[in-house]
Amino acid sequence: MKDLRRLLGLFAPYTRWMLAGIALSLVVMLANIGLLALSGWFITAMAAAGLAHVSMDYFTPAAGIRGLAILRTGGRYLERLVTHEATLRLLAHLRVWFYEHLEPLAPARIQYYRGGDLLSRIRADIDTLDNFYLRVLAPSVAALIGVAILFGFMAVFSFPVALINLAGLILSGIGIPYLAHRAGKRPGGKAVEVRSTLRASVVDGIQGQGELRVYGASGRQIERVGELTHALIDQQHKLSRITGLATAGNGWITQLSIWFALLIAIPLVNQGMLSGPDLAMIALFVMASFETVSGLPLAFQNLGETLAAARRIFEIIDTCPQVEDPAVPAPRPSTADLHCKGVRMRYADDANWALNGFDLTLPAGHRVALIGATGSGKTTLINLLMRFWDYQDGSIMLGGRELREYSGEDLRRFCAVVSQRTHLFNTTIRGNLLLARPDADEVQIMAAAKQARIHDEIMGFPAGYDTFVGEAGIRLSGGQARRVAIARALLKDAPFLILDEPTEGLDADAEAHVLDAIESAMDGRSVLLITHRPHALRHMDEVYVIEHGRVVSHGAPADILHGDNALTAYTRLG
Ligand SMILES: Nc1ncnc2c1ncn2[C@@H]1O[C@H](COP(=O)(O)OP(=O)(O)OP(=O)(O)O)[C@@H](O)[C@H]1O
Repeated sequence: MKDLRRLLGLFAPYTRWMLAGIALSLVVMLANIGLLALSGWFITAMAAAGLAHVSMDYFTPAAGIRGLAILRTGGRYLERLVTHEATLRLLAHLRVWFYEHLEPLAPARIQYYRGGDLLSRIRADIDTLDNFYLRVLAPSVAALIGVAILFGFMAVFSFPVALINLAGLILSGIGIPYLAHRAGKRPGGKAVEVRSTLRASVVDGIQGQGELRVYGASGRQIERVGELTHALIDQQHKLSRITGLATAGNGWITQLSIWFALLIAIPLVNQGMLSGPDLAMIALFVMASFETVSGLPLAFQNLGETLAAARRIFEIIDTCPQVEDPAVPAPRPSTADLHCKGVRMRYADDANWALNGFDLTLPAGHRVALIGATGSGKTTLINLLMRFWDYQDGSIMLGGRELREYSGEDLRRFCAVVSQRTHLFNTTIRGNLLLARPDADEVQIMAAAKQARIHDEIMGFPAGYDTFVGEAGIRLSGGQARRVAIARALLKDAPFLILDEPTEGLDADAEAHVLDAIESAMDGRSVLLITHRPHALRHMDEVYVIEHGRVVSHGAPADILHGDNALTAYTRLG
């Protein structure tokens, strides 16, 4: 019930659209029923008048029939238009709403969700939520109002028939859907679950195609996808069987209602309380009245799936961001000088300290390198500087203030980061560069690319800056992709440049190009470089050696590489 209320709250901005859609579907429904009932009455009345050789006014009912037919057709058109408009607006609103809530959670809170699972929530679950209006809410409200109107109308002719009709409608609109809902709850919930796992597996399989082939695991992956597909089909079979039984049950109830209505109404004709044409009209009216509740079985069945999808979406939305911004953030830092003192940080209460009494000083305009074995805590420092995670102890001062005093957004604007995993989007080189500064002009773009030593190679591509880089930059070499990322960081023109193993995974030649780009990029900026490569250290002012989250030595690059600690430093550098 709570989820249902929250869902309704989410849809509140579109109340007018939704009400207009419901009103129109009600009009169409009533026009349809009226058309059938009036036609039945008219044909019978005409036949009776003909047999009795009496004249009758056939203009009025004929005009009524035409009017209802036009209302039905025009209303149906408008109803489709309005309900689809409402649905599409809702869908767009829901996607943006979900993304806005998701963004502050990245990366700390969403690292435990699988990529495909998130994708599934964004796409499929939100699509399922939009069913809520079209398949659950609209038919239920229209049915409720429609049934009340029909009952009132029928009661004018015969109260017992109205009661019989009402009983049939309740059975068909609530009894059967309730049973179908109960029966569909488990398979409905399971179908959502399996569909999401299936999507996650397919996305995983596609992204890891290379590895699967190298390790000969494609067969196992295909088998897994096959098993999940069969599991999904099983649940869908169960749901279809329930739908089939519900439809059959409704057919039975409709026929029984007509039969009972006739049993009551025929004696009334004999007693002269009803006319022959009224009898025909009542029979057809009862039959047509079931249209009001025909959408309810599907509505109840969808309710299970919709609520399961809503719960999954709300589960993410209700997660608090790892790092909250201060109520009144300090203005953006003015100088890029960094002082870390006794910083302690761990990713979970029961995890080991990733940083454990970490100290570092980086005066503005200086270049500091951080080296250390894998897992020693280097990237963790960047996670803290970006305010993706918070530190539990110690102090990190940037531009003379504690990091916590700034808003995350301001800090991220102040720093440009190039990491070994920098993501290139599946668009052109220009599009990727503009991400850092959307208003950059051609001259600025080219200047950044030149400084990152990638301009000439870009101009060598047939489409130049309009070359599509492919998924995650797959059409560029590792070294080119890294230099495009450096150009992007340069375009951002941030005073603090953070480089996280920017040459990792590159061969000597590509590394030389990237180091050349980095050297040029460092000009006039504070730089924090994390690296395993001795070559990268030559332009640094100071090198810090980190071990188990704590600095064990620091000094000029030459001292670290050739002094007393040389052996340990080389070991750390691999
Ligand atoms: N997102 C995370 N969630 C939980 N634990 C993490 C996370 N990131 C890092 N850790 C843990 O924190 C410790 C430090 O990791 P970190 O990535 O900072 O090391 P690193 O020195 O950058 O390693 P590498 O050189 O391999 O990149 C490790 O024990 C690691 O398992």
